[in-house]
Amino acid sequence: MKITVLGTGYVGLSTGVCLAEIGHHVVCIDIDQRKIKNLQEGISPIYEPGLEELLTKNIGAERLDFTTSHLEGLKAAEIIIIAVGTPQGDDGGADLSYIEQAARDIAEHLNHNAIVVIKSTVPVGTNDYIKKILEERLKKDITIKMVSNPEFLRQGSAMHDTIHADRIIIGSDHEEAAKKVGEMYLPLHVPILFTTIRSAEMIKYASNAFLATKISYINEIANLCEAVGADVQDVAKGMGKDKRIGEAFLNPGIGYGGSCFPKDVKALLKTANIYGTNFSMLKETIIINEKQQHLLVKKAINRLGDLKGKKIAMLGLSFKPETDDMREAPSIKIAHLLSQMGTDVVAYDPIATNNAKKVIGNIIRYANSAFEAADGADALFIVTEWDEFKQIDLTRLLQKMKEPIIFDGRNCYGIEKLKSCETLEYYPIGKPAVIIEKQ
Ligand SMILES: NC(=O)C1=CN([C@@H]2O[C@H](COP(=O)(O)OP(=O)(O)OC[C@H]3O[C@@H](n4cnc5c(N)ncnc54)[C@H](O)[C@@H]3O)[C@@H](O)[C@H]2O)C=CC1
Ligand SMILES: O=C(O)[C@H]1O[C@H](OP(=O)(O)OP(=O)(O)OC[C@H]2O[C@@H](n3ccc(=O)[nH]c3=O)[C@H](O)[C@@H]2O)[C@H](O)[C@@H](O)[C@@H]1O
Repeated sequence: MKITVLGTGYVGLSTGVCLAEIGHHVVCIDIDQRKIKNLQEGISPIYEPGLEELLTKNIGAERLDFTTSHLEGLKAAEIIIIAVGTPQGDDGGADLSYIEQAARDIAEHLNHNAIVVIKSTVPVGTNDYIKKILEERLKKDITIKMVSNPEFLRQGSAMHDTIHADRIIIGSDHEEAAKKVGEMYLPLHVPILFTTIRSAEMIKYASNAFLATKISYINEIANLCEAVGADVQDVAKGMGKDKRIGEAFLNPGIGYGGSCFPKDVKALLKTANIYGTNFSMLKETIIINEKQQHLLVKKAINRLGDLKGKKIAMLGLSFKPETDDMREAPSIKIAHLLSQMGTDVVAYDPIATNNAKKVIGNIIRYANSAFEAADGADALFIVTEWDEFKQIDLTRLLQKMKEPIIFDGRNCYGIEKLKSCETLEYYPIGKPAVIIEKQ
């Protein structure tokens, strides 16, 4: 099939590359000239494991092309997939300005009938609204059919999640259009659920808000475990063995971040407000998450007192491992809290430092390795659970520090690794502290 994707961000690019990989002819359009120039040369603008390899392979096979021209990119499209951003607007709801513009771009340049698929995460009713924008502007005699096809990939495993998705949701009022989009995905052998457009739009928000709530729930359980002397990892394991609960997304930590959970929970709450249903549970999900992002700083103050003039090494900046994305990363809040207190913060991240510099700026310092960050530190915060930190030589790291104190926001270490250290104070989330004193 001939497919055009609008937007080459995490979702648009991953989708375009994977659809080319399963044999379709894909053109990706973006308004960002630098991104497109790099992509044409096989250079990915984002860090995503396995992406660049498939990118180069499919460009080479002449199944994947990139352009900034909507006219050129839409020329042959049977299916047009919109995957532009829907960031949080000033009122907490989704900002639809990019998707509105994408619709105007399609209407202006489309010269034949096509199926328009909205893959961006959009509030209920947006497909109808975008259809209206399109129909008001399309050239005479040109018709489009709308399909809602939300995306569920995670950053850091975007390729894997696209190719091995748990399910594909196709919402449409046109049986024929839904069938065609279903056929597009057929080579993936992923179960497909056909629904109405509004149900498809809701499935996306309901899923993200549920997962975010699951995280806030386990974080509250973790805080309670600390208070009563239980171990949240054992508790989560025990809970997760019940198939009705499931083991996934029960990792406690310093709160969820990223480009989606924070904004999608707020957007769903906004929808609930508009329609007059009081979804107060979501308000708690948000409050718990904000509180959790303060946790490491709170624990450090409890242990070290005033943090003014103290040096804290911060390991990890991205909102999760295997991505360079800094959007809503807990590290941002932590960096600001510490810098407001006059703490000297030196941070290290294997991949995200350049992006972090743009977001956090020079209120903190940046190191080229975990060991450099730890040098002379009064305490160490683990903010992102990169493998590099899990595998690190802890003894050597602690030797660099002024005090061997770790506040681990992601529970990276098992007792065996901790026991191998000569001297250590280790404060995990939702588990008893581990203190090893020098003999
Ligand atoms: N990032 C993620 O892991 C996931 C994101 N989503 C949703 O997918 C959508 C896209 O998210 P991301 O890929 O993260 O966004 P992004 O911000 O990384 O990329 C969006 C891209 O669209 C381009 N763009 C904007 N207007 C355009 C236009 N008129 N024509 C062509 N290109 C245009 C931008 O230049 C940018 O490159 C959002 O609605 C998001 O909520 C859904 C699932 C996962
Ligand atoms: O709509 C989206 O954008 C995507 O949002 C999330 O994907 P993503 O944000 O890439 O990453 P996750 O792995 O879900 O992690 C999100 C945040 O939750 C945190 N998290 C996750 C899992 C967990 O058990 N505990 C926990 O604190 C992570 O550290 C991270 O900060 C969803 O998992 C995807 O299904 C969805 O498509």
